[in-house]
Amino acid sequence: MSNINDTVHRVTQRIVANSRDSRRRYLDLMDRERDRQPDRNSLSCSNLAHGFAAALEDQQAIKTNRGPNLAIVTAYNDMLSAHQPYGTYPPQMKVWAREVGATAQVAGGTPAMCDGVTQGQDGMELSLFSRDVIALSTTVAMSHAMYDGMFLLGICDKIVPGLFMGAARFGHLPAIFIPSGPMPTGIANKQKQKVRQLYAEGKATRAELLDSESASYHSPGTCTFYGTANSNQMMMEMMGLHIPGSAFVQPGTPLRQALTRAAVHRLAQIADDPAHSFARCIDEKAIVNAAVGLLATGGSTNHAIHLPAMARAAGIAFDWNDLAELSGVVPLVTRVYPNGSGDVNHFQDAGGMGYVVGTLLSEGLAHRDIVTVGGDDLSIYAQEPWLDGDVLEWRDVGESGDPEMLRPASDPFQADGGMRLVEGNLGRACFKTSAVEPERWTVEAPCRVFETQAAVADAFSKGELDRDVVVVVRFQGPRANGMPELHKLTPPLGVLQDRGYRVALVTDGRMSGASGKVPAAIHCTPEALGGGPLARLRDGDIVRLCARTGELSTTADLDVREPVVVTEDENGMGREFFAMFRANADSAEKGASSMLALAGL
Ligand SMILES: O=C(O)[C@H](O)[C@@H](O)[C@H](O)[C@H](O)COP(=O)(O)O
Ligand code: SF4
Repeated sequence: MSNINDTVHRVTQRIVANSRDSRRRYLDLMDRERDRQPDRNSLSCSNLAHGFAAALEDQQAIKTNRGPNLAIVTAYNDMLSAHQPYGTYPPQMKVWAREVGATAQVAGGTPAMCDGVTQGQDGMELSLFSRDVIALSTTVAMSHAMYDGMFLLGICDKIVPGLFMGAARFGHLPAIFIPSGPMPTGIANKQKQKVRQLYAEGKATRAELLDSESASYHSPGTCTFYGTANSNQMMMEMMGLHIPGSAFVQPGTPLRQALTRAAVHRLAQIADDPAHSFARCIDEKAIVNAAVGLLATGGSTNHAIHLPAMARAAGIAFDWNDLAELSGVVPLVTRVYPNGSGDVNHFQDAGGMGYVVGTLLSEGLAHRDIVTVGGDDLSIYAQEPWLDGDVLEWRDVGESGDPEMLRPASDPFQADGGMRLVEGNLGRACFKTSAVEPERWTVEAPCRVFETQAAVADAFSKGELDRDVVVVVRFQGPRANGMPELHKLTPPLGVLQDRGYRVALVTDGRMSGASGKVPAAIHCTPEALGGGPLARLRDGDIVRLCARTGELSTTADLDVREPVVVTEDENGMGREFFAMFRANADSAEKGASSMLALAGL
């Protein structure tokens, strides 16, 4: 008998009910794809010959359909430290596929944006929509009817959601996500933050700041703060889409190599197995498990946008009411920077995802009975991988190795999850409480209204914000300018907060998963462009946000005001090409996707 928590069960049942028609349509399509989908034997000789012309030593195996042919969809590039290790993966994966009578081919590549490089730059306005470009690129790669399964090589912010959304449309096949792991720990994240604030105050030079930053981000591997990229890895474990325990094993280690090899062998084993198709794995319970993991670990606010989009791609309706209700019963069991001082390497050493899965299952807060790539029970993810000589094994994780960072769900850091829904006459927004001191969960102050991050920085440098203030940055929504992250606001607002002022941010834009410290109501829906309530705010209006009561409101009478109209020059850095994404994007709560909207999903 399942010990599933009543609220988790009720929310899951509501999602199933809300998704009944769309999920049925999705699964019927996947069944038709399996029946209709031409496999290699039904391709014409010309089609097939083109498909293995360059397969070199695998030509005969593919030509004679000797075994499963596995697609590698890779988001490799040298720019993302997290994705740089993927450069050497495909040749190795082909060798490991041959070991088990299979073949592997790079089916295609997807782009991968580094939000760290584009943070605060024009390029950030392409970031959110790059997720859909990645989904489209995955679709292009898989549109060649040559494959019996998918390897998805991607880690960072928009890449895992994009790969997931694209692969979902080929859900009749099995799929395994393959991570590459976090870089070794550099300087402490809090030290990095301190130098940034000093620089914001003009008390550190650019050279000192660059030294500090490059001591934090210093080698191949995922950045070690718990932002969107590492939240992606957590979700893949909670959904059972990795080989168990793959998330946070460092690149270039024997264990990492063994886990990747195991992934290749496993996909060959489940290829063409309808019981382990990607569509079967990504059901309502798996989506709920991902949301539970997000709340329990204080994960990135970006997933309040990506998870609804990922769910829609699989025919599942998931919204902020679901997230908010789960947040009421899912405790915060980890404190990883920005929600604490340690990073993901410390988290892994303390017990990592094996510990998190185990404690959530023991309290009935996650669904055990889901189809995973590792097997049909999530409990196998409540272990950690290790090497016994050359042999890959899994073992129980035991107690938390650091109760300051990782605690049981029966004795958590916070009784409820790190994400709150706040709403009122300014719209609906997300408020991440796990990275904000509880005494700052309520802020009421006169607002100062801006249309760009740069204008905020300018006002800060002139001392115009040295008071209790709610900083409003509007016209940052998906249809306005692609809904960029406004993470560069964190240092100046952090300085104001450290000076003793009551400070908060309200925006229809996003923040980084690495943002923390300053109370923020983000993803405001409806957005300002087109007349959302933020467009009617004026400097000096009293704005109140409260994570406890779930309030986001102003005392100003907005109904008597005309909305401000702001048009931005969306040219340069290729933004003009993304006009079609902005024009049709639906709301942040639905995933901010024109691709899904126009596909009728
Ligand atoms: O959502 C995220 O996790 C962020 O987008 C992250 O991927 C981005 O790179 C941050 O900008 C890094 O933080 P810093 O900008 O503070 O280095
Ligand atoms: S975690 Fe962010 S900054 Fe680091 S490589 Fe990925 S996208 Fe870039």
